[in-house]
Amino acid sequence: MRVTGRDVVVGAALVRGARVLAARRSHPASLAGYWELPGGRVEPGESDGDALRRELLEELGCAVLVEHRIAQVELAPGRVLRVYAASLADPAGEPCAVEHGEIRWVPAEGLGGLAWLPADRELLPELRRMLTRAGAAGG
Ligand SMILES: Nc1nc2c([nH]c(=O)n2[C@H]2C[C@H](O)[C@@H](COP(=O)(O)OP(=O)(O)OP(=O)(O)O)O2)c(=O)[nH]1
Repeated sequence: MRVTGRDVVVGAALVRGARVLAARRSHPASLAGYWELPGGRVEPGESDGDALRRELLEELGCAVLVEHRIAQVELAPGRVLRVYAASLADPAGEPCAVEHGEIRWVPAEGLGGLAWLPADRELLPELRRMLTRAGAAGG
């Protein structure tokens, strides 16, 4: 089945050093308190990269460089979450929790301790591999 723009949510595995940025949702009530990767829905006519850059600017107040796709998981029939590796355009910049209750840089060993949204739990092995590689590369 073809997945149209309306059905795609993009998330960023925003990595700095050997940590990834996790964000705790504050809304809607049904999702509040759960951790996710920053991002959001792709609007009609937008590329995944455009959507991620827009969402992260809105949610974190900072510009990011979007890299390769690292995973895709199904959120519901016909609705997917695509996750891309990303980095801060300004490595010295500090993201702000503009829309989330809290944001946190999490190392590989800390990933399992957070209450992730269900779809994101499926991503944890890939996130761990990514952070382990980043650590081995001296990140
Ligand atoms: N951003 C994000 N959304 C996720 C993740 N995992 C997951 O199940 N979701 C779900 C939660 C929401 O139902 C949906 C994305 O909604 P959103 O509220 O972030 O999207 P948005 O900013 O475009 O907001 P809206 O226009 O729908 O209000 O995808 C994730 O890691 N990041």
